[in-house]
Amino acid sequence: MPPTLNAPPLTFADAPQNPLSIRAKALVFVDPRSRQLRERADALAPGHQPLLIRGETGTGKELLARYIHRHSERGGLFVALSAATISPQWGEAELFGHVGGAHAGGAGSRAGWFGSAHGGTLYLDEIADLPRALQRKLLAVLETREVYRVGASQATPVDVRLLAASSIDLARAVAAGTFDEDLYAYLCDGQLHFPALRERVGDILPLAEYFLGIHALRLGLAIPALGEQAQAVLEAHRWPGNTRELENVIHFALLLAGAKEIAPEHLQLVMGQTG
Ligand SMILES: Nc1ncnc2c1ncn2[C@@H]1O[C@H](COP(=O)(O)OP(=O)(O)OP(=O)(O)O)[C@@H](O)[C@H]1O
Repeated sequence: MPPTLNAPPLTFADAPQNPLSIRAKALVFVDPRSRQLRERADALAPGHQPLLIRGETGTGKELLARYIHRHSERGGLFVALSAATISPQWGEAELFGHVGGAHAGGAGSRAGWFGSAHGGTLYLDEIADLPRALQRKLLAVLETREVYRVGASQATPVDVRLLAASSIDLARAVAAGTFDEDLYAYLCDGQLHFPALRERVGDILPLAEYFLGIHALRLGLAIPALGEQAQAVLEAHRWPGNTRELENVIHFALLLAGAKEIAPEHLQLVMGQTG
């Protein structure tokens, strides 16, 4: 018997109008651990406090951040960027903006990422990768709610909620001297931990069914059943790449199986593989 979702996925009401990928239209949260996470996200969403989302790569941190933004009633944009892409040389202008002629790097808009997220939410992925000097500046902006654009003599008020994400333990980064202690303390009050997929086994089959459904629809195929043996293989796998890996496995299985029931050989996973 294929598994059934015992709770409908949480859909994003405006999904058809917004530019989210097909993948980001719903949050499948069935396991008790992810339901708990959703309850905490629901409780924290309406506030303005910055939040720190911890979790391995591919667990769904950005999707959760989008969910929080949608439930925060903040009218501005959800702006997502990875701290790893911020250049040490031009990072300040990229993040906080610059006045005309002050910045020769050419990257980003004048308003900077903070300006783009004004009234909305800035999702900063892998915050531990932010250059050290910018960490302190980020803290100052969060505390004062104003930015000094590069080359500006006056501060500009900004209303941005920061949702930071990290796949590494920031306490260890602080201990190692690579992450600012005060910024860590500032972010610590609103922490959310996204458990790895192997720690919320109850989500695996509902997610697999969900991905089968959306990819079959996209490819114009009938949704194939997920065979019992395939279900067992999916539940036993360690999923080092978490939900992103599961989606890729299901997408590929669908291409291999076509309309046939999904069997273990379509998953191309080794039983008990530790990753
Ligand atoms: N609960 C879920 N329901 C539906 N889709 C999910 C869920 N969790 C994750 N996904 C999908 O899995 C993929 C990975 O999610 P996302 O990019 O949010 O992870 P992440 O933790 O931010 O990854 P990274 O750390 O690598 O940036 C996306 O395609 C996302 O839509």
